[in-house]
Amino acid sequence: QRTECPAPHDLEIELTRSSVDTLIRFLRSCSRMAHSQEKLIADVRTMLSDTTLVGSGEPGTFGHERTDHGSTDLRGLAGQLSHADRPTESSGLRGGASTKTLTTWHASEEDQRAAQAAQRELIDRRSGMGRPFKLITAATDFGRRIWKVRCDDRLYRLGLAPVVQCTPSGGPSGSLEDGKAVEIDQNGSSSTFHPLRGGCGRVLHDGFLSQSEQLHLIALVEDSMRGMYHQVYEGAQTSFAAGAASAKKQLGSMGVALVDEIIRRVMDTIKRDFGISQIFSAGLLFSRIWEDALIPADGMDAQPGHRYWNTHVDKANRASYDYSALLYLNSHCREASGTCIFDGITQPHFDGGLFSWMDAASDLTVEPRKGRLLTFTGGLENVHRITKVTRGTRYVIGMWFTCHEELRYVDALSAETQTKSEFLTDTARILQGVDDNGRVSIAPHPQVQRFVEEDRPLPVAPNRKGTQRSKKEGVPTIPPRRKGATRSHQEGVPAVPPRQKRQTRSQQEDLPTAPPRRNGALETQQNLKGEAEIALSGDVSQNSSPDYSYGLNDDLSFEEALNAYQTALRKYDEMYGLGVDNSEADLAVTQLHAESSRESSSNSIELLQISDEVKAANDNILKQPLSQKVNYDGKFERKDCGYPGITAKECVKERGCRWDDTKINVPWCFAS
Ligand SMILES: O=C(O)CCC(=O)C(=O)O
Ligand SMILES: [Fe+2]
Repeated sequence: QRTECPAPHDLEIELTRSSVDTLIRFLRSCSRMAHSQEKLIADVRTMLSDTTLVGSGEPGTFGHERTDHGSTDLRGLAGQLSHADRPTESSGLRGGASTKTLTTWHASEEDQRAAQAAQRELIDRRSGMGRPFKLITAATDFGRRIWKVRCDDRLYRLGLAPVVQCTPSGGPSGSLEDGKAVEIDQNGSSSTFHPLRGGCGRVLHDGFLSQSEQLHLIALVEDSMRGMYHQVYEGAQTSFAAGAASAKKQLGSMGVALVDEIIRRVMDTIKRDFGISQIFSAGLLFSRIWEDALIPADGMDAQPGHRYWNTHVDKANRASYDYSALLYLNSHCREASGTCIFDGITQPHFDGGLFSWMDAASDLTVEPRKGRLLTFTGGLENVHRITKVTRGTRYVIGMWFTCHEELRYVDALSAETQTKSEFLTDTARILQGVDDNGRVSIAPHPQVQRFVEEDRPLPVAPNRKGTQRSKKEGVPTIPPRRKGATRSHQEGVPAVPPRQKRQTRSQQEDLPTAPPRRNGALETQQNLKGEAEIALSGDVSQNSSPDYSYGLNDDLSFEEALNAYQTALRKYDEMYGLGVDNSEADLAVTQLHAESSRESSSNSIELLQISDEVKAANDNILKQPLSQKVNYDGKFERKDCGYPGITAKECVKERGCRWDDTKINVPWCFAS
């Protein structure tokens, strides 16, 4: 029953008029289509990475530099880019650290090291094969289950001072043993209101989403990930930082409203369960994991060495993560049961992908189900992992919350507040022909497109020596990354691995090289299927040797990085004759979570009822097609001048309107 992926133009039209289940059908059938541009992207990448282009003496190509492309433009460009979800400038940097040298996720390198060391030591102790586990498949009659666990307060003591009535602490869990979770019996009435007040723990809620919300969220995840590259390294995960201000473009106004509503509800739930008065949103990540058989040809290792099943502690990797929430959009199903529908379109099952908290003596393993919410404190008491997805597609929304207003998630909108790695990666992506929505498959960079339209070969330099040398010397590779995509927040792994100290080569020679392509997915698949089988027969272990790739090295200064790219950009423009289209760079962007300020004034905790009325009201908002996207401030709104399917010629010649099909979710034929 799989639908065919329509042509890009038809898809855009479908998206504005289809019902949500049709929408999911289309989106899912198109989700692996980015490889259609593979050749083009590979060529551009090679061109950009070939160091022999620089100063190669080809007259007229790089012979002179234009001077009208100052740093302002580049910063404007950088401003369009999203950043990964990292602490903001106001995150309490110590010791006079500036954004220039900000390379850690914690307030100082010292804290970062301490956090990583604690995580590493814990993973060492808790990993290994054959750990017993208890599998939780159902909530109780109360629709939820609650476990207390003794806080490990080492991470909560780092950085900013603990916030009373929020930062998890010993609380009433004083009698608990280390690393041993105890389920709360909800028949005992005293525990039903703020069962975990002050302490650490975990809560499972079922029925958190209505059917309509669940469908819309799957559609939203798929829609936001269109044209994205896929993280592939022994498994394929696509992540989208939906909390970034720039992500609003992908989400659309409906999507933003839906996500806001979900975050608000999750926050209320955490406040109630943990008995806290105030928390702030610290990040939001959509995640889609495919079984290996679905891995498309354009997958690449964009977060070097990152495996989505690595054991980790959320707060060890992001100082701001005091509370974590995972909201599952579809359900696990054991293949062996013979009842699974892995290719279901709107309600697809998956196998593998079980979630586990790893306690001292055993794992507490949860089966993800659609509408199931897990919340837990972010510290070392909640070290966790998931198993590899062996069948189907798994969708989850991760949300993180902080007790510190200073650490709340604020989109970094300027180059100054991006880390170098992020800046480099994003800029490389832009240069490689990704439009300002980051959709490679739909609209390559107009300058690159020209070569395609005119059927001219891309100017790829013949000499590949540079690429080879780079590989040999271990110079990192930088794949394109789209706006909103993030590097892993699970680990302190920089998106770009530590760079070699620059030698006497020119800056341009340090430009990134194309990432190596992975093959051998098949082999991995069989391997991991075997492992998954083991998992289901009593062992959810996956990593016999835990992988530590936490790095702090990032030794190119920000200014150096900026200069290198500025130069590259100039060369690029020189070559293609056009500047990068910056026209929407200054879009006024408002914060996604403006409601949090409202939050701060309210100190009361109300018993949350996710009533059917609330869900129904929310469903009503969602009645409109998902993709009728509205510009944030109306400034760049295009007045539709055509009809679905109008051609460029009709539009311009017959209607006298303007045509621009390089942007999506806006009319291509429009009057300005
Ligand atoms: O996908 C999951 O169930 C867990 C993801 C997770 O632990 C994380 O993103 O921090
Ligand atoms: Fe996590």
